[in-house]
Amino acid sequence: MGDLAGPPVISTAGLTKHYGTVHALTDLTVEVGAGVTGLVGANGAGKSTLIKILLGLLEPTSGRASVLGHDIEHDSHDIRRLVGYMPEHDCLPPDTSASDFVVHMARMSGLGASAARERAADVLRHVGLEEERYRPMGGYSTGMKQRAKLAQALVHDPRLVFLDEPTNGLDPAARTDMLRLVQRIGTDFGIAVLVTSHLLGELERVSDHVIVLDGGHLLRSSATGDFLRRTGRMLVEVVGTETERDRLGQALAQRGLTCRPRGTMVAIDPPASDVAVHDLVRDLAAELGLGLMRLEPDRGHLEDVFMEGAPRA
Ligand SMILES: Nc1ncnc2c1ncn2[C@@H]1O[C@H](COP(=O)(O)OP(=O)(O)OP(=O)(O)O)[C@@H](O)[C@H]1O
Repeated sequence: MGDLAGPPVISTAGLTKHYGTVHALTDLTVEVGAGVTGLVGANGAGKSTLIKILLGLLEPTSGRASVLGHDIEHDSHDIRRLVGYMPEHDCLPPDTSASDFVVHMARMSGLGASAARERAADVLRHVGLEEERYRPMGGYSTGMKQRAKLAQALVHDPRLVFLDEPTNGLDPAARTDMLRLVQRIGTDFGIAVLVTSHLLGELERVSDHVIVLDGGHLLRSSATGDFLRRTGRMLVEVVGTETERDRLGQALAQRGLTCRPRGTMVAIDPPASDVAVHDLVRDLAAELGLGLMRLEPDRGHLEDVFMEGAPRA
C-alpha cells in the first residue's frame, strides 16, 4: 500500500525552498507510494509549501521532484490533469452553490455538459453533500465547505489528491467523518492520497505511511505500523470502577510488577524477569473475582516521535 511497490507516486531529491530568509523546506529527499500518506508537522513545518511546489504553483529554490512520473519543472500541465488539490484555506465563491461550482470545475477539466453534471452529482454524494448542494456556499458550515472543497478535488477522477488540512476547523465528530472519507478515497476509489495535518496523532489511523516534517526538515518517513511499534507494556481493563481497577493494580504490584493507572486501565511495565504477564493477569482476575474486559499490548503513537526527538532521517 503506502510501501513502495511499483514506481513512486511522488519522489523528491534535495528539494529546498527559501522565502527570503525563511527556510521553508531544506534538502527534502523522500518518496511517496500508493495508498494514503500522512504528511504531518507543526504549523510552519513546510507542508503547504511542499504541496504547492509539487503542483507547480511555486518554484523550488533548488532540488528536483516528480509526480506520477512527471517532472515538476517541465510537466506541470500533465501533473495538474492527474492530480486533485484541496487547498487549506477557504477558496469557495460564496454566492455559488456546491453543485454549480463542482459542475464548473468538471467542465474546466474537459468534461462535456451532461458528463460534468453526472460526475459532479456522484462526487457530491460520495462526500456527503445532499440537498444542501443547491444552496449558496456562503451559508455552509465549515464541515460542508470542506466537503465541497473535497468534491472539486475529486471531480476530474484524479490518480492522486493533495488534501491540505482537511480537518481544519472541524469539531471532533466532523473530524472523524472527514478522516473516514479520506481513508475511503484511498481504499474504495483507489486514488493515492497525500493528506496533511498539524495534529500529529490524527492521521495514524487512516494513513498507510507517514512523513514527518519539522521546521522544513524530514524528521522521519515510515510505514505507519513502524511508528506504532510495541512498547513492551501491557494494558488491562476490568469490569467496574476505579475500585476494581486499583484492586487489580495492587495485586499485580504485590507480585512484583510495576504498574500504574491509565484512565480506566492499568498499564503494566515489561517485567524484569521471565513472568508470563497474560497468565498472571488472568489468574489474578479470577482470584479477585474481577471480569477481564481487555488485555492488549500498549502501542506507541505518532506523537512519541516528537517527544523522543527522533534523529533526522
Ligand atoms: N509566501 C510566503 N512568504 C514568506 N514566508 C512564507 C510564505 N509562505 C510560507 N512561508 C513560511 O514558510 C514556512 C513554511 O510554511 P508552510 O505554510 O509551508 O507550513 P505548513 O506546514 O503548511 O504550516 P501551516 O499549516 O501553518 O500552513 C513558515 O515559516 C511560513 O511562515
